[in-house]
Amino acid sequence: MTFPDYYEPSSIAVESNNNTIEEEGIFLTWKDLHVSVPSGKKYAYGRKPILKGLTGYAKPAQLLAIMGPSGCGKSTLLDALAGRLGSNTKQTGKILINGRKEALAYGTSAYVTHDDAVLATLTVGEAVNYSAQLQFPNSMSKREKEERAISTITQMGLQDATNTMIGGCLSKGLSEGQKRRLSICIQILTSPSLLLLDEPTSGLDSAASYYVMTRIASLKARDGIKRTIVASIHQPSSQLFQLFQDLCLLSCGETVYFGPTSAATKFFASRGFPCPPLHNPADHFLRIINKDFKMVEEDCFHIGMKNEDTVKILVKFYSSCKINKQVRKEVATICEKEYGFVERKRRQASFITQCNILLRRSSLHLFRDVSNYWLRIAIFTIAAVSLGTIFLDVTSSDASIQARGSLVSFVASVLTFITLLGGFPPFVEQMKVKNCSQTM
Ligand SMILES: Nc1ncnc2c1ncn2[C@@H]1O[C@H](COP(=O)(O)OP(=O)(O)OP(=O)(O)O)[C@@H](O)[C@H]1O
Repeated sequence: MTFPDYYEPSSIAVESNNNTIEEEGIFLTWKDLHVSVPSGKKYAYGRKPILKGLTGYAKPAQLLAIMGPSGCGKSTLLDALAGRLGSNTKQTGKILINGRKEALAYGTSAYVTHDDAVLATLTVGEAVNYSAQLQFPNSMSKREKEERAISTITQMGLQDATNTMIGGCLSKGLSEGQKRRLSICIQILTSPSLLLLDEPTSGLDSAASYYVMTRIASLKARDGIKRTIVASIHQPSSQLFQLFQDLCLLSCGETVYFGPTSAATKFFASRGFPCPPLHNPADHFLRIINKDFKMVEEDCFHIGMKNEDTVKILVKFYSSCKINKQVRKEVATICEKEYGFVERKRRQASFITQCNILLRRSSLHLFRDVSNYWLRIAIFTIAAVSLGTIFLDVTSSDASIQARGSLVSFVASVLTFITLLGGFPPFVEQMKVKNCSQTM
């Protein structure tokens, strides 16, 4: 089977150099990546495959889009690339950074997860500012950190919401789209060389999606740093779609297409699925490769066959076509390249500064969390009345040592219970913030 000769992988010189990671950028490759999760007897070996032998790459100064129907494995692929797969998952295959199994220095990479875990009681300005103080080293002045926070907020178009409370389920604050942009702000603060984003445009309208993605795309090569950006995206407009240099199309964990975005339309057309004139190519691809829904006759007529069949045909076509071989060759070339730069450890705020900032942030959060206070006041009142009553009995002259012992154990257990009840929910919330918005 031949494939039009339009795909020319960029040549990568195999030579050693002494550039830094910022100048050189990060080459991320994955080869024959399989991910599975435990399942019932329906699947072989009792495991359900989520990703089935994916191979691809992400290069510096380029934006790679991961697209596919809901549940096709986009988030799982990003989790695998970020090394954040759940403990119940099993991964095989290679994921390499600059051709090696290498751990990146602090602040070199960041992952914007699907969930926006931010403290509801802080304002946008406070959230970004605290994050800046936590992430930047002590050698940077407070003013510089604040300036970086403000410029990042402006970059994501949140300047008018700087003093708005983020809000949560009890108090309305930012919209979902604004929260999404805030999560991105926090992650791009340190200018990471590798940026992974899980659905950065979810909750945004078409115009906001375009502006946010253009700003993310503009980070590719800014301030002399070549950044590698990988983003999963649901439904890009045709203009937004043009922003991506490379496209990874997945369906049920299999690669339907991986290669330059500009060549995707030709790929589909060459297998008999041309994009209708004046149609958004992204919509066309997603419609063809979505096999979740039973198709009505009208849909089948439009495409010419059932979606299950089109996916099978396209996956088979991709696996045997020239473009797949070129992708494998490109991965091999990247892995063979000699990367001369030495990974320098980036500095972050000292342990004492981090403790200080976290203490201040937690105190502010607890102080503003009204529900937490009311709950505590109610519990302390009930506890005080109960303890007072028991104490009254115990102090009478004929109270036994056993009764006094019972009082001591009761007081100890009540205090433990109150401490856990009051301290545990804010602790869990802050752990979530740490896990979801942590620079890798
Ligand atoms: N840890 C896990 N345990 C069990 N099933 C999982 C796990 N992780 C992912 N899955 C399953 O794998 C499939 C792919 O999930 P994933 O979140 O990667 O899809 P997605 O393409 O990101 O979907 P969406 O676009 O709706 O966010 C889903 O069916 C999901 O239920």
